[in-house]
Amino acid sequence: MAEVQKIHGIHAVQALIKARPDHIVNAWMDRQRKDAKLQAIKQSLDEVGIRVDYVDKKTLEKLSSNANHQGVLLTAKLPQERTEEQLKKALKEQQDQAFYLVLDQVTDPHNLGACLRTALAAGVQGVIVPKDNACRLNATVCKVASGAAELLPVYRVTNLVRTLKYLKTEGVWVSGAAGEATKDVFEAELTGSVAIVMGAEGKGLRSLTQQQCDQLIKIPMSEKVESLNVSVATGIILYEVLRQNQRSLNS
Ligand SMILES: C[S@@+](CC[C@H](N)C(=O)[O-])C[C@H]1O[C@@H](n2cnc3c(N)ncnc32)[C@H](O)[C@@H]1O
Repeated sequence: MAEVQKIHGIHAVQALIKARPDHIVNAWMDRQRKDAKLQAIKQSLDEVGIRVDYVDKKTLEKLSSNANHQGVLLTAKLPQERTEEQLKKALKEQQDQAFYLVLDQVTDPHNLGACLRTALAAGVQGVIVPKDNACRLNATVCKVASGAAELLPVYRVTNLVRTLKYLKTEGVWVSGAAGEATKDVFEAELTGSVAIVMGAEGKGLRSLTQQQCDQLIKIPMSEKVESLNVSVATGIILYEVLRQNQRSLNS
């Protein structure tokens, strides 16, 4: 059977019904809970044709592996990753306002999930990952991303170097993050159409990836620390892009 994700809690369930109702497989609710928020969720599920199974609290706890379910639990098919062709189409529409995060072989699902969550918060339009040696969208990623994996397109590309070259031909300014870079992120040019490239947990940015970057940037650190976690470094750099561009997060 294809892997499914468990979604629980009022906010996450509402977001899923809104974003991907066709991916919902099962729905359970606590039969004792009659509050307005749960009734609204039941109505939304009725509208999209999903049957709700009412169960007692203990059963819901067991089904949700003792998560803080707030009276509702869904299972859903995982969000679909997008293709290189879809990326090209999206880029054409974004013109001079593209904002992408590229993860060069990030393998840890917790890191990928955390990067997606931060990227969505910072207004990134899509996350680009390579086909090989990189974590796929799985249930752990979706859980850590707290709804971001459902809303933020993840483009899986066959050849990252080719994609970076393509981004540049489309006028995107590509910046790679590397602790050993000489340019400080807070002094680097990060305005206009940008892609931020982050390296893998253990080996950092691959050299062929680095060669495609217009600039390499570092986050200043105390000498006592060797490197930051990739999701933390991602957050710092994406918010510097946001600060420099004064982008509206509602656009
Ligand atoms: C855990 S680090 C990788 C450490 C790896 N040993 C290396 O040499 O790059 C994962 C990624 O986070 C980003 N990163 C971590 N610390 C950074 C820093 N101080 N400045 C810029 N990027 C950083 C880089 O993209 C890096 O490839």
